[in-house]
Amino acid sequence: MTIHIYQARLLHYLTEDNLAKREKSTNNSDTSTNDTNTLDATLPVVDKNVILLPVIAGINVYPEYIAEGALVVDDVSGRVLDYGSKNVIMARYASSHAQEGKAPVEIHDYQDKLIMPGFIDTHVHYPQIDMIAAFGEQLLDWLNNYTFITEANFSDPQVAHDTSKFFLNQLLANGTTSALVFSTSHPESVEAFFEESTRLNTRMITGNVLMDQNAPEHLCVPTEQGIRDSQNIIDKWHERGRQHVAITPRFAITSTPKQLQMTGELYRSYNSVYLQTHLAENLAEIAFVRELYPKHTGYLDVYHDLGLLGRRTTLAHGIYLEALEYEVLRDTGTQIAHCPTSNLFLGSGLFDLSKTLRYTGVSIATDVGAGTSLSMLTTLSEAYKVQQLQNNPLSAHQGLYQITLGNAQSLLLDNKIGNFMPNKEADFVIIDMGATELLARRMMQTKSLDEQLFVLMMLGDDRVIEETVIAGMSRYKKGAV
Ligand SMILES: Nc1nc2[nH]cnc2c(=O)[nH]1
Repeated sequence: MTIHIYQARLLHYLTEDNLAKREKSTNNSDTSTNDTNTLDATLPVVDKNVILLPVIAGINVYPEYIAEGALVVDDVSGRVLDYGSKNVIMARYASSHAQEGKAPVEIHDYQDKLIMPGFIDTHVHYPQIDMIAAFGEQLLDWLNNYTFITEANFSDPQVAHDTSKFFLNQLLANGTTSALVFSTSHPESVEAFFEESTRLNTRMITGNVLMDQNAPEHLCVPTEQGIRDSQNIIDKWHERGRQHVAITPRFAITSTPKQLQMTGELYRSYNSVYLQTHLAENLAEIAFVRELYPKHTGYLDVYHDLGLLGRRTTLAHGIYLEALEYEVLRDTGTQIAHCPTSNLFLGSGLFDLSKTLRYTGVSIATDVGAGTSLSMLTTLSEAYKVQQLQNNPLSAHQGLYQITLGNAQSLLLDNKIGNFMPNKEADFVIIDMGATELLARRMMQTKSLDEQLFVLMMLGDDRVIEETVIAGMSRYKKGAV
């Protein structure tokens, strides 16, 4: 085993509970609770003046920033051993380096860079990387004219394999280390994705897309067969290494009531399998659902009635919801994934982030290929603009919390990933805040950490990602072939 010490600026988000554990283990000697805008602080600073809307109701979260920090990773377990101010960490680990019987220490000097937990994308379609940026349609025409045509190619395992590889490498190049992903209705597409994710050791969630109506014949799978495919995929892949399965009915339009009912039964027969689908993204979509399910009070009621809602369910979009629907989301613990670049690109509408967060957990997601970027930073910058149009500006701390710990909380993975608490899996991203000439120039004008983070959120994208580390192993380095 080698102990790796990454010296850098560190930023992550902690819950009250994390903080209490941290204070207990460090005896409060290495943490202060001032405000993070003291840029030259060498001590870790937990800023309790920053008010963040929590993804999980009642669990408050604070930023911790360490201007001269160090993150300690063990390369055998792939977990975080420790983090803190550089001086304390170096005294604690590097000085024992020469002692007999101690693990060797490797120091990685990134003192001019920012290290954050790996970004998490909670709604993205990997096959759609091949038709991202398709012109001119809104949701239903876009699905028929572009999406279904591309997804049909994934009956070929070679296409599925090559695309999985390309897509996962693109995620790493964007600093994304975990994701909740749509494959296609072909089990081969799921198999290829999990194989490639296992090779990279990324923590990923996916499943075969269930469709048995209102889609081209070659994409529809007979009702029982689709459910059997999901069952087989769960048996083979769920919680194998870092892989998880999500039962994945595409949306109410492309599943018969029988299929949704069987989906609900399958979901309820497990307690750790996820469920993902789409909800209330577009007005024509909602009208079509009403036609197909006239006996239900609305779109969400279809899923509720057929047993698809719950704490492990993530519904993408949820732009157009009635008052009672927000209450159902809250009462069932169902999570919403907000996908700003997609909502703008397809002209779907403006999602109300703070309102929805008052009822239930909201994660942030790219939704490629309706979304126009795999960068979670670009996604945040569009989320900021969507909220600005509703007079509700999104702070950089809120955004950066959401794409790390917040998205982990929404997916119930915050015991494994999302921040640098010791023993969590060491998925992290090394960020060059001055990666472009413009960023470097703009950063020179900043006077506070908040301002720097806001500039990063608005102007940052894959160009700021210097390196991405998965479970302690470097898996992407900018410029490396
Ligand atoms: N954005 C988006 N919405 C959907 N609703 C049903 N399928 C899709 C999809 O592939 N993308």
